[in-house]
Amino acid sequence: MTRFSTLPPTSTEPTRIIVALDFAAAEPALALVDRLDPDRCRLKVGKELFTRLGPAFVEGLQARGFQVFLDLKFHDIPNTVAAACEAAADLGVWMVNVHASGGSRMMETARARLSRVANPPLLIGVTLLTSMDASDLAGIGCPGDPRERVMALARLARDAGLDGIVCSPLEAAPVRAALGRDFLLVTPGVRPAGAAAGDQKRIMTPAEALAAGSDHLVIGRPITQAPDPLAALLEIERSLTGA
Ligand SMILES: O=c1ccn([C@@H]2O[C@H](COP(=O)(O)O)[C@@H](O)[C@H]2O)c(=O)[nH]1
Repeated sequence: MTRFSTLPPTSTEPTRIIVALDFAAAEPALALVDRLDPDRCRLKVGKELFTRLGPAFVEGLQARGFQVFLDLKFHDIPNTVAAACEAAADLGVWMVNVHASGGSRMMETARARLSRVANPPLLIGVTLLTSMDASDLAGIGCPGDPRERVMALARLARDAGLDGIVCSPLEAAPVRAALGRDFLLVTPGVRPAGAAAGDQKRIMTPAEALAAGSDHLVIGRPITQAPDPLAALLEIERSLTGA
């Protein structure tokens, strides 16, 4: 069986890819994970897998050497979100997120709680879901340009002390220009040329996302639903390095 690590590295840099493990059960998720190299990619556990399998599954991934982005997008009153972030820290995850639209006080409270923890996870704020466009924004009573909304929420997250944001690659360049190199940009909404967009509305290819300034590319279905997920991942990696 080909494993990610058995192939020659195509870059001296670790890959920026975070594989979104959106599966309904442990078996198919682990069938993919067991072919991946923790030195070459990170993993994202979201609402589906976490709700089904809980912290033990995350611990199992970490025991295999993977850094885990716990993508539960906390959005609640400040005290509840801060406690949930502390629970994520206790689990030892690499990154955790909250909805920036939960507001400054919510984000500041989470930041403060994590600052009391040894080796806290990176804390990032979700700006505007990549599945939403201007008409979706208007539908929730917030007419306007998605890019402006992302920019406003990015500033709010930065001012609350967060380490970065989740946005679409379409906003990466302007956010990078406005907020600087040290603010992490984590971008889902990534589709190789010709891949189905599915429910994603604000998308770019992996190479475009990287060129626009994304630090980490979150990619799910183009890998997990591919006939050969490992081949799909390697092809995306090649498209990033030009190898
Ligand atoms: O704005 C957001 C925030 C999170 N996501 C998550 O990323 C992956 C993307 O999966 P694909 O299959 O590549 O579309 C998924 O787990 C989402 O929950 C996002 O897409 N957009």
